Parts: sequence; C-alpha cells; structure tokens
Amino acid sequence: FVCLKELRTRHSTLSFPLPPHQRLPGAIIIGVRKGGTRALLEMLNLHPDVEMAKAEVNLEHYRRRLDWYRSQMPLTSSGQLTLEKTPGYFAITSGS
Ligand SMILES: Nc1ncnc2c1ncn2[C@@H]1O[C@H](COP(=O)(O)OS(=O)(=O)O)[C@@H](OP(=O)(O)O)[C@H]1O
Repeated sequence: FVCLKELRTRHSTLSFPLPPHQRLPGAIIIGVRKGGTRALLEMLNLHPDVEMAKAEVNLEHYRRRLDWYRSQMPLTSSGQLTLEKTPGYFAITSGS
C-alpha cells in the first residue's frame, strides 16, 4: 500500500523531475526459494526503467523502520521502477 501510494503521489503532484534518490519498491518479487526469482529479477532489470535492489532484505525489515528499508533500495530517477526480490516473504508466519 505504501509503495503504490508513493508512486501515485509522485506521478500526480510533481511537475518537475526530482534528482535520483532511493524510493520504496513499486513491485516486489515474492516467489519461492529456488524458484528462479534471481533470473526473473535480472531479466526485468534489463529494462532501462527498472532498477533492482542489489541485496535481499529478507525478513529483517519487519523489525526495522521503513527508512531502513528504503535505504536498501537503489537510486532511481523519476519514472523508473524500483524492484526488490526476497523469496523469504513467501514463508512469513503470523509470529514473524
Ligand atoms: N529458467 C530456469 N530453468 C531452470 N532452473 C532455473 C531457471 N532459472 C534459474 N534457475 C535455477 O533456479 C535456482 C535459483 O533460484 P532463485 O534465484 O529463486 O534462488 S534463491 O532462492 O533466491 O536463492 C538456480 O538453481 P541452483 O543452481 O540449483 O541453485 C538456478 O540455476
């Protein structure tokens, strides 16, 4: 929800481009471990308007602040999509 809201706000209210900065993901690859998620991420990253997070954030960001999660993201320009993949999301339990 936060990611979609940020994208919508960025596109609807800004009439000038911001300098590159770290944005929350516009899309997240959940997948399953050993399901080929890295290959999918690398293929999508071939598109010039897609930038991927270099490292998996795993489950740690649930225990940290949103600012920390954003700090793990790549620099993107206006109109580029931030993409993140963490197969571990697939296995979240209610106790995590
Ligand atoms: N197209 C296609 N067909 C068959 N197998 C494929 C394909 N793409 C990726 N792979 C294999 O998927 C394994 C990596 O999956 P993930 O990127 O999801 O790994 S991880 O869970 O994030 O660690 C990894 O297998 P292992 O080498 O056994 O680890 C990749 O070789």
